[in-house]
Amino acid sequence: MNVRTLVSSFRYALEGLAHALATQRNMRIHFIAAFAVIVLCVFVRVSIAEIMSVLFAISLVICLELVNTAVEHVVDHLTKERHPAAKIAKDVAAAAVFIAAANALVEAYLVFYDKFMPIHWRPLNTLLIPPYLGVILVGLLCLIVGISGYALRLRHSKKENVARYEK
Ligand SMILES: Nc1ncnc2c1ncn2[C@@H]1O[C@H](COP(=O)(O)OP(=O)(O)OP(=O)(O)O)[C@@H](O)[C@H]1O
Repeated sequence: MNVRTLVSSFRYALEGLAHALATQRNMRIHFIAAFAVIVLCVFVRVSIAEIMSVLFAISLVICLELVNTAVEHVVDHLTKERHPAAKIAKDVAAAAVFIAAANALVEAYLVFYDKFMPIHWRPLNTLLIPPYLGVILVGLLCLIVGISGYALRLRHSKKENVARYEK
């Protein structure tokens, strides 16, 4: 690979990023949030490890939003009609972004909690584990239980549909 093709592929990648930023509202939200968090990291005392985890979370969200945009374009190119497979492809790609964004929120909370919360106002201090971990773990448990319940309902309704179809 010569330098020219290397520069071209870099340019195409930047074009892809610029396209996603220009056309996707969610990508603009991610960019504004990333900008704000990075500015915060400049003014608040954060460790290298904390900065690394923040940057990783930001990269993950932006990468998955790019993949989601690509999936949307491919699906729209393949079919203009409504199709269950098209719906699944788009919804699953959107779910990937959702998980990464939720992870970024949790990381931001973990990194900045101690920096902003006054020591005398920590309502969860009575828990046996550190309060910030308590909130995260309880939140994650609720999320896992909620999504599992929803998936079970979905499976059940799909089986019912198949059974009705086979009658
Ligand atoms: N061809 C299709 N067949 C069936 N369902 C579809 C189809 N296209 C979109 N959908 C459903 O509509 C939802 C919204 O799709 P749309 O293409 O508007 O993307 P979007 O989620 O609004 O993305 P963005 O806002 O980032 O452009 C999808 O998540 C999917 O559930």
